[in-house]
Amino acid sequence: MTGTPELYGSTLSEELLREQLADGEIPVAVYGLGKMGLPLASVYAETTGNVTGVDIDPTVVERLNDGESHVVGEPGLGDLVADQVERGRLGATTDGSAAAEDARIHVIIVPTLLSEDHEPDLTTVEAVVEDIAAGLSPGDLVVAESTLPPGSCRDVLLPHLLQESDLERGEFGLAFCPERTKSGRALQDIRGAYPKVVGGVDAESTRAAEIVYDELSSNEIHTVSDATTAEAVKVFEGVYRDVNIALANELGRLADELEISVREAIDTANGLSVCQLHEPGPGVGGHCIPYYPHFLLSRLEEPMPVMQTARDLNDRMPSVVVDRLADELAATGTDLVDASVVVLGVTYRPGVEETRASPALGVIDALSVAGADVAAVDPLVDPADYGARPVSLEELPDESFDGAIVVTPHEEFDGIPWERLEPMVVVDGRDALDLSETPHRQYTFAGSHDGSAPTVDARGGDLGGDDSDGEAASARRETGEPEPEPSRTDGGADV
Ligand SMILES: NC(=O)C1=CN([C@@H]2O[C@H](COP(=O)(O)OP(=O)(O)OC[C@H]3O[C@@H](n4cnc5c(N)ncnc54)[C@H](O)[C@@H]3O)[C@@H](O)[C@H]2O)C=CC1
Ligand SMILES: CC(=O)N[C@@H]1[C@@H](OP(=O)(O)OP(=O)(O)OC[C@H]2O[C@@H](n3ccc(=O)[nH]c3=O)[C@H](O)[C@@H]2O)O[C@H](C(=O)O)[C@@H](O)[C@@H]1O
Repeated sequence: MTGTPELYGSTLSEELLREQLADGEIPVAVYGLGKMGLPLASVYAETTGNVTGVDIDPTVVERLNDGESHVVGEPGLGDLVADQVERGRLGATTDGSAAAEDARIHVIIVPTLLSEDHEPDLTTVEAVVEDIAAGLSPGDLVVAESTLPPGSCRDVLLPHLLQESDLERGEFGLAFCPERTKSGRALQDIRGAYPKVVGGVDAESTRAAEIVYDELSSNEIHTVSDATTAEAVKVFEGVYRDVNIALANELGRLADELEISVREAIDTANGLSVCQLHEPGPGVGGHCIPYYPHFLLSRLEEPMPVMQTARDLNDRMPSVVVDRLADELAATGTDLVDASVVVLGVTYRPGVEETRASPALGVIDALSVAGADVAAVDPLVDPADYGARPVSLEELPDESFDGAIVVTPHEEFDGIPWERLEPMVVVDGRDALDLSETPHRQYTFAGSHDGSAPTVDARGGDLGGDDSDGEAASARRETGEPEPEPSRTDGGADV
């Protein structure tokens, strides 16, 4: 906005720019008021006192203007929003181009999606870029916080901004400053739990963004050579986690054959000097880690078999735990096709109301395909929306199940009175339970941190079945012999 102090290309001293920023003289627009956008807009507001949030969802905008946070599970966010709105430091609109007209700093924090065939879909980011271009003025700074495929600022956002505004290169700034936040701790993460990575499409963009984030964050600002490097940092972190978890999962699958707890081995190796293996589990979910490898895989010519294999392996983990359940049920004389099974936890992480790519969805699907009767419990979402019969925590003791699979150990599950539940086979994907003093047969994927091998037999050891099937299943796992249909749900693929 002309008439307010510019940031990009300003000849003012850094000290003066910081003062102007803190005094609210430099208006900010934050595009996208979702789970991360609202906390980010609020922290921008508490720092600068002059923020307009933009969202296409009128309810989100209305609630913000009423001083309410529509985002739950973020400690302190409700109070911060109420305070900033009441003091006139934060407001919202659905009119992106009007907000762009007024703003000097434009922050993009809308999602980058993947198409059905795993191609990154920048449509939402591009829609925001169009709004920004409509109001872009010389001296403005555009900041992208949405995770983007490396090269997006340089090859997509910048050309768009140039084409759709009447500005030339060098008249406005564009920097990538990735959001590194975990749901449930958004405010503390944004305020400076980690160094903030900043990389501009030119040196002046980097300088301007560094000043902004140095005001916003209490942590160090780590500038990198350019925007593409900053984009790569964020994607590489996610890819590292995906590949690392895939390796942990592959090692976890060795627990039966080696007759050890792989978790104990991993913990011990990690306690030495050079190893940082992640935690095995029933799969990798959420709207971040499972998506980021595709930001590289589908766009670059260089083959990336490690990343692809890791992705495939993690995607198949829900079937792996269902196969384990089939084997353990067989040990008690029950076929999965005749079994009733309850899935514990539908969201991808405990305490976080998000189900995108949750391993629970794959588990529910694999169980249904195998013919089992599937129920699920989740304190945050309705399992009926995900193809499972909903059961409440309170109802659990009144129900009778042949099996259970722990996918996401919500805190609320700590109160399950296992000793009151009918004896069943429990496959614990997360080492969240100790059922050794209960009548249940427990199989902990990859073994327990305390060193127990995967299968711990029920108290008394007898669930009323003949264990010969179970012994046969264990022998099959040891020899690699294929398992009989229909219990195998991963298509027989050896992942
Ligand atoms: N949620 C997380 O834990 C993290 C998210 N990120 C990144 O942050 C970005 C945003 O994530 P979330 O806030 O979780 O997404 P979200 O899905 O919770 O919210 C997105 C918001 O953008 C709004 N929106 C959509 N199109 C719009 C448009 N054209 N103009 C204005 N608003 C629009 C939606 O109505 C919604 O309120 C993503 O790129 C993600 O990769 C990064 C780190 C962590
Ligand atoms: C290191 C870290 O905590 N990264 C965050 C991560 O958030 P996200 O919510 O996706 O959580 P996550 O802890 O990586 O978990 C993703 C998935 O992977 C699974 N998981 C995770 C770690 C592990 O050792 N084993 C494992 O199986 C989880 O159960 C979950 O299904 O990804 C976010 C992102 O990249 O946008 C990032 O901002 C966050 O900082």
